[in-house]
Amino acid sequence: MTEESWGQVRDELLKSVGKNNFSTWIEPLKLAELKGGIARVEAPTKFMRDWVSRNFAEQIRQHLEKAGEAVERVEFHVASQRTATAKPSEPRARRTSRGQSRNNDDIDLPGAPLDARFTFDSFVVGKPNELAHAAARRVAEGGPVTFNPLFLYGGVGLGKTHLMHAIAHELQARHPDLRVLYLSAEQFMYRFVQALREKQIMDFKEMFRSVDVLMVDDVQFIAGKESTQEEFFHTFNALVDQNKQIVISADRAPGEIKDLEERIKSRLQCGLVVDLHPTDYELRLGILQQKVEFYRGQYPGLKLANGVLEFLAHRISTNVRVLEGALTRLFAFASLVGREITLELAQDCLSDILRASDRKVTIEDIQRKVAEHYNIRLSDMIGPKRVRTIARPRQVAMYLAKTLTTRSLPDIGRRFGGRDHTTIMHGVRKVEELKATDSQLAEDIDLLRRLLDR
Ligand SMILES: Nc1ncnc2c1ncn2[C@@H]1O[C@H](COP(=O)(O)OP(=O)(O)OP(=O)(O)O)[C@@H](O)[C@H]1O
Repeated sequence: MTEESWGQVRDELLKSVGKNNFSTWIEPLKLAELKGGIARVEAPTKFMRDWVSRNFAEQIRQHLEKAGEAVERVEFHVASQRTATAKPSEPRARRTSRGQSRNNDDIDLPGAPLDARFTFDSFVVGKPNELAHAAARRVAEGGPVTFNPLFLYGGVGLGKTHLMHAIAHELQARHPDLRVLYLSAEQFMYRFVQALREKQIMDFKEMFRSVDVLMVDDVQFIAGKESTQEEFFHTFNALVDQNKQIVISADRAPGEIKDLEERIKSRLQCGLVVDLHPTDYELRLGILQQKVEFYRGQYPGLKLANGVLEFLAHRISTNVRVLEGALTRLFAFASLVGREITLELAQDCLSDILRASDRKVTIEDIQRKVAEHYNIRLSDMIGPKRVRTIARPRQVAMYLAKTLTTRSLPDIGRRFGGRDHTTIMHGVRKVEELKATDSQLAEDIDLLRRLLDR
């Protein structure tokens, strides 16, 4: 099948699935092969592959048939490494390890695929993420580098990856000549190990130093991996020296990443460090309202009763991924049974998610339970007393707050009478150490954990 006829199929799909669906789901697809009645279609991500395969497979097959191809089955695969890069318009000459002259645009960037849905347009801004969003927007303008690196951190599913992809999309749209490389820290390590194995370390170094913007997601992954850290450190320094923008994300602040070399921590802290706070009710509601727009397109005619979104925003206060999952399930279920989405339906169909969210422990619960257990006053938990009979239970509560909630150390510090995050870190470490030798303390913690985590 020629490019031209795949083009015809796409034109037909544009008509049948609508502009929004087309640009989100169909446009990024590539027809890789058509042989023996099987069409092999490539999608840029696993998520898109699954979605397209579930929702558009039959339509694609039919349009292929209409275009004159005998197609029995359409198979979807994840494309092998599309990079998040565009070619520079004026390539600069560089020297390779072998001494030949080579252009930057000859150097293949091993970036991870970008999710087409993760754009600034689809990112809902609220109090908890407004600073992170503003910083990301600034970097995405692609002007002179004002802070380097931009370090985004926050708990699971709060939008770090979404913001990073949005930066990359925007940079590509505004400055197609920039070489933007986005990848996870795990992929960085994998590439590094591969380069070592294949004795191509100079090529690896050259490739990473040839980018204009480097974005590394989930950097906590390289903690404790010595040689990868070392290489990352050098790459980082080389790019900063050339005034190239770096964007990093992690699940916690640089200073809190265990087993990360001090010099890397301090380098990471040099730019702008911003956190994505846990969502609040308004933000969750905003996100739900935005996603509902999308689902209305997917399931036309499905009715949504008043108050359902408010109920979900109120009851599901964990991460956004869980919130999205709940909505996806709700719409899919309602469309299967052909019923309006009401509060009852939501309670029925999401009972497991709602139950899990109910179990969320707050720092206040922890302080109360620990105070009760050790028979001390709740006010002493946050007060200044340093006698051991009070300081130890307080440290136990700090430890439980760190392990049972997703709160950051500074946040925990604030709730313990405005203590510094280093005090909390010290308390957490102390309890970790003592637990190993003091069986009574270990038992206490076990019991408290069970009481709290019900
Ligand atoms: N403010 C937001 N507006 C719209 N969607 C959001 C927002 N925050 C998060 N999401 C959505 O929630 C999901 C999880 O977000 P994302 O993958 O970016 O989280 P993360 O912080 O990188 O999590 P992890 O730590 O697990 O890597 C994505 O589908 C993302 O689009």
